[in-house]
Amino acid sequence: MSVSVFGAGAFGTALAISLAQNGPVTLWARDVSPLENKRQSPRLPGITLPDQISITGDLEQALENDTLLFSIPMQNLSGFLSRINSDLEGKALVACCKGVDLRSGLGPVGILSETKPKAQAAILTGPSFAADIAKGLPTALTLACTDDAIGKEIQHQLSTPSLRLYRSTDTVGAELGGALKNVMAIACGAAMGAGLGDSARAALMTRGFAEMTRFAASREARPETMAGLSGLGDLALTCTSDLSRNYQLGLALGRKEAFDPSITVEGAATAQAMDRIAIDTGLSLPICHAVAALTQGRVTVDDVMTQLLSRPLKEE
Ligand SMILES: NC(=O)c1ccc[n+]([C@@H]2O[C@H](COP(=O)([O-])OP(=O)(O)OC[C@H]3O[C@@H](n4cnc5c(N)ncnc54)[C@H](O)[C@@H]3O)[C@@H](O)[C@H]2O)c1
Ligand SMILES: O=P(O)(O)OC[C@H](O)CO
Repeated sequence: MSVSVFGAGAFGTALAISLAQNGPVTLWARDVSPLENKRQSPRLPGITLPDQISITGDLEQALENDTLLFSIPMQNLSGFLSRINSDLEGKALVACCKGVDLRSGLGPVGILSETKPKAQAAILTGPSFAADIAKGLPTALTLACTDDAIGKEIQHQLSTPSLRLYRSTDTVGAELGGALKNVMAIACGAAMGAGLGDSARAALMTRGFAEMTRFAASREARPETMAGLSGLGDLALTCTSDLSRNYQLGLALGRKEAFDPSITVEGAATAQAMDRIAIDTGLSLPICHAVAALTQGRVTVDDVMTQLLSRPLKEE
């Protein structure tokens, strides 16, 4: 089976580099010139693309392969797919992005399934920094696909000597874990940036996990998915590492510093999407609500902490 990766940012390029250990890979980019000139992605400086990777800006050519990985930021995924005229029947479409679409309230698998219903949608998600994958450092991810036989094929196709994929059929849980952990990472970064301490971060991670699990249950996701790589695993990485862009945005907010808006930070839009869902459904998602308000500049970190700490006392 042949593979294409769409989106030559940090993650798409890193996946292509890892997959090139297994055979030829097509990497589609919106702008091919920096990749062709230097054989490097501007988002992964210093890492040279192996010869097994063919770079193209030709969408039709890249769509010829059997397994198509989409590493386009969440809020642009739907628009990108609408440029593809074919129904992609018989192909495996693997979402490699994390978030909830603001317009539809859908996650990446939901967007793929709705836009291309004749193809098989799946998701690759879990704790992983692009630079680690590109350097061949050991990484474990979740590959979720509702059709387990196809999931098994994709799992084997996309596993490499340094990238170990665990399989699941719970696409809903897998996409929610990846989306919501980014919101919690912004909250943890904000707490740390404001000097609230490690105990506050541990509380936010734990209550954030409770919020993730509660929402996932309302969508009939499996609790063990939330406790796996795509949920707890990614929450642990993103809420504790300075390398996370979501955590970095939180740090900047907590320190009242500016943040470069060109950096991909999926958790900000996802917090807004989740806040809308909470209002529509009546579900209690206090940390998503707080992060939505904080990232839109409607409240300060001090306001958020006062709000969270003054809520009625309850059972754990
Ligand atoms: N960077 C990581 O460590 C990492 C790890 C795991 C998952 N992810 C996920 O991967 C996804 C992509 O993140 P990234 O780190 O690669 O971001 P990035 O900012 O490095 O790259 C995004 C890429 O998407 C392209 N792009 C943006 N809008 C597009 C559009 N409308 N059409 C076509 N191409 C478009 C950009 O040109 C760029 O190449 C995110 O959902 C992120 O959460 C990232
Ligand atoms: O840099 P972030 O915050 O987008 O996190 C990257 C990955 O999602 C970590 O698993």
